[in-house]
Amino acid sequence: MTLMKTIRENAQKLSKCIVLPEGTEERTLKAADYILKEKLARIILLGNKTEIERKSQEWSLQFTTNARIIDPLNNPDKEKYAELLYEIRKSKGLTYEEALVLTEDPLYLATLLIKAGEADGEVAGAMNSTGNVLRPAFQIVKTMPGISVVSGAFLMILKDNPYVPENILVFADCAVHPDPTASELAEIAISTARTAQSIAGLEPRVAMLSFSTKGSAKHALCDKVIEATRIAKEKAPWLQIDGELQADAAIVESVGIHKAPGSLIAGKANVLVFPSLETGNIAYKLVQRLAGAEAIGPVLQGMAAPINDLSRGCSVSDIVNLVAITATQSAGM
Ligand SMILES: CC(C)(COP(=O)(O)OP(=O)(O)OC[C@H]1O[C@@H](n2cnc3c(N)ncnc32)[C@H](O)[C@@H]1OP(=O)(O)O)[C@@H](O)C(=O)NCCC(=O)NCCS
Ligand SMILES: CC(=O)OP(=O)(O)O
Repeated sequence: MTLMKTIRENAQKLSKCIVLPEGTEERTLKAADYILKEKLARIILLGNKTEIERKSQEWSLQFTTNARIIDPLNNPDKEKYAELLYEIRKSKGLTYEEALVLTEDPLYLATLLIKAGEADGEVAGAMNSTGNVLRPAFQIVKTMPGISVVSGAFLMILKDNPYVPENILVFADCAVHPDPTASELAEIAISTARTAQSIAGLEPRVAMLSFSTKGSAKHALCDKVIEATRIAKEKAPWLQIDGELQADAAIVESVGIHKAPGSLIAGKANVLVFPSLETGNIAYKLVQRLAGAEAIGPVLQGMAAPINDLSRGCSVSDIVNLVAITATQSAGM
């Protein structure tokens, strides 16, 4: 059975409630219809009810009637959510009047529904930028205990590829934190190993990527990766991790043996941790488009509740997959 089929089956059993704030967006509405038809999750759609009903009719969607619909602009419970938001953010200077206005923003309302216990998770980003999806999540839901930095991993499904014997690699950070410190990079590596284990079912072997392998180049950027590897080993002694490694040394056995003799990870890595968001985001998009990988994610790691962001280039099936992953994540929290 494929990984996504297993995840979808698990989601069916869990019957979690996922909020989709972009409720009137075409791919989102079509994904919601499929999710409800297959009973992968219960769904809350945010948006104008009449518009959702009209579009559902136009696209012959029969199951969106099973969704709970909340119109952020015409919400009888607006004050309740404004009060909640005000309590969470008043120490940051937010006034009740400002909170009232923010509850009309579907991305804020979605995270407030999670905080109020009415939804288990959220998937958004088909038409909003990552920054706009993440900001309310950071402000309202915040990070898990013990985690200071949220990051985004992609499950890269690569079939019949000699360098990917398990058919899957996990890449991070591809979505969130532009320029991590060594200590933040170590945290990202540990979170990504956990994602690889819990969502992809891998025994993680983590490569900390750089443009240098074991001192072949000398630069402050390589030193950061070396230091991050040291911190990750110290914080998570159970972790199979090595760095700094170039990408070929990480995944090609013959190159790994040559460039990093004695390394238990070189040539065998299944988790690739990139030194910056620039490198991670560019790499995942190139592997997706040029190598034909199925890129599932970004799966956000380190958030106190599962909130996942889509690429604006996503398909209906990408949304369905991410909702199933979100439901699975919420079961582990
Ligand atoms: C995520 C992002 C929006 C945060 O930027 P920002 O709003 O300027 O962040 P701020 O520094 O103002 O912080 C806002 C809040 O988020 C928190 N925060 C910011 N980045 C965080 C992270 N990576 N992990 C956890 N919390 C974070 C801050 O602590 C702050 O919390 P507070 O208001 O309770 O004190 C920004 O880092 C970003 O745009 N990243 C790139 C996303 C992107 O475009 N990715 C590529 C496509 S997927
Ligand atoms: C994850 C990502 O890169 O998202 P987008 O393509 O929407 O910027």
